[in-house]
Amino acid sequence: MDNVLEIRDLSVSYTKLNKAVKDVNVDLQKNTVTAIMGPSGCGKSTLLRAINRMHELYPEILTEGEVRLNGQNIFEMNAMNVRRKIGMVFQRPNPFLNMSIFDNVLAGYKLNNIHLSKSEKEEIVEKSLQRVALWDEVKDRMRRRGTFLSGGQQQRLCIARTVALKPEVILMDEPTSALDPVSTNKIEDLIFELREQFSIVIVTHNMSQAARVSDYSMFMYLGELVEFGDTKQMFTTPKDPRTEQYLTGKFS
Ligand SMILES: Nc1ncnc2c1ncn2[C@@H]1O[C@H](COP(=O)(O)OP(=O)(O)OP(=O)(O)O)[C@@H](O)[C@H]1O
Repeated sequence: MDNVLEIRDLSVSYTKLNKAVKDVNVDLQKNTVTAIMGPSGCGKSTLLRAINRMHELYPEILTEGEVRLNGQNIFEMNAMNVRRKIGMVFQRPNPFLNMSIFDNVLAGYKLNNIHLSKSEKEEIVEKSLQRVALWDEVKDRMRRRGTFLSGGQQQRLCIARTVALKPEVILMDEPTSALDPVSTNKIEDLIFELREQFSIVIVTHNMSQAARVSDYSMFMYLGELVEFGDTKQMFTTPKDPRTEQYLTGKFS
């Protein structure tokens, strides 16, 4: 197996008394989509944020254990480097509204102080926008701000901004929950295609979305990883009674 992420005994605590994520152990393979499911407050977003060291911005949050990216412990790597290699797409599209579409795609390079020539910039912008199927819609308006874009287009622009940095892993925290059904379909198709090049971890509340886009699923409950496995298998024959209860709508 070619693992891109190996998570070992990972725990995250917001307070001394309680762990929001408890001793999670899981291996994620390259070029797969993994869905993280579970009821509200079970630790899905906390786990996702720990995978790109976002909690470090808040010293009171304690993270224990290891996350290995291609064998290397991310907590021993340069944090900026980790966030370049493990990109994040958020629930609400968050393009920089004061920047042009062109500059939005390149924002990660600017943030990382990476200098690019004019032709490199043009190539990265075009390729990234093509990768998210937005190029044709915006190619004549690259120097305009992204404010005229629809919510779905803005989310694809945010994915282009992540893809532009050529990450190994893309983390997505409910990337379609603020979008209409048509835009949601487009993002789901995109997730399916992006797995050829990247490994994707997506938090979703929507079980049918998990079934549509993911190869593997994780079911979390009260901070624990209750079950991990092939998505089809988990949906048809879940191993743990709690997974079955969740999938059959007994609690949400
Ligand atoms: N910044 C924070 N400070 C204190 N507690 C927090 C913080 N963020 C989350 N929590 C708590 O940690 C637990 C896990 O929250 P988390 O947001 O990771 O769950 P989730 O499964 O993503 O929930 P949802 O599906 O509602 O987004 C919850 O009990 C939540 O109240």
